[in-house]
Amino acid sequence: MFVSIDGPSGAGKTTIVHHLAQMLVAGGENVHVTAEPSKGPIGKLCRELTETVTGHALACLYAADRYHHMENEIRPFIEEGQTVITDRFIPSGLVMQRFDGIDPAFLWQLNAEVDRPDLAVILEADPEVISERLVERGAHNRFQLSPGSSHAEVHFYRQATERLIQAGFDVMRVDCNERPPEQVASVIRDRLTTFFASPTSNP
Ligand SMILES: Nc1ncnc2c1ncn2[C@@H]1O[C@H](COP(=O)(O)OP(=O)(O)OP(=O)(O)O)[C@@H](O)[C@H]1O
Ligand SMILES: Cc1cn([C@H]2C[C@H](O)[C@@H](COP(=O)(O)O)O2)c(=O)[nH]c1=O
Repeated sequence: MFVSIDGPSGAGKTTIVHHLAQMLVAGGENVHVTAEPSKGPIGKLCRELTETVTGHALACLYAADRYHHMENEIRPFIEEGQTVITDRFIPSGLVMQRFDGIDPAFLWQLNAEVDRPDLAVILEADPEVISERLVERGAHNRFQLSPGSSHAEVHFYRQATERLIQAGFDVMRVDCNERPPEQVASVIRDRLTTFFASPTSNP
């Protein structure tokens, strides 16, 4: 089982991944939590270079990290029978580099050969809600510093989500405006429980 969690900065990805993993482990699942940029060599480069490298070069670097992450970490853990949860995956790749003006069609092509998650969760929240959370928590990157970035990101996510649905991804959109993180995680856990119960996920 492979689950990705994406959504605009401040929607709560890292918080939800933490709660969801705890709930699944408590329910007896073997869970491997990961994130992008990954901890691999290309992911390390991504972290070092995101503030200074822009545009197509950064988009290609993140896509390279995703392919390397998939081949060297995600697939092996899935093959071991673990549930892999990643904090950011393809949807982030379709969204973040749009801040540098990259064409969504180019981003789509770059990610075209990446394995699809069994469930792509998109956390949704209003721009005003997430920008307040970011002010309280503090910005993590240059994308969050420009005025109106939350509005732009929410817009990019809506477009990316529509594209993923159109391409046949199993997308779960979760409203994170009012719900506390534990409740958001339990809504996702309930959806995953239906996967675990299906005969194909327990051969
Ligand atoms: N459902 C929620 N309700 C209220 N506050 C939340 C919720 N989810 C997360 N938060 C808070 O919002 C802030 C941002 O959460 P978090 O860092 O998990 O977001 P993120 O989407 O991973 O952000 P980034 O993309 O910047 O890494 C944190 O202070 C967190 O405690
Ligand atoms: C997967 C992905 C990530 N990024 C950037 C966005 C942030 O600067 C970091 C992630 O750190 P966070 O603590 O999760 O916010 O990576 C990107 O630009 N493109 C991507 O595809």
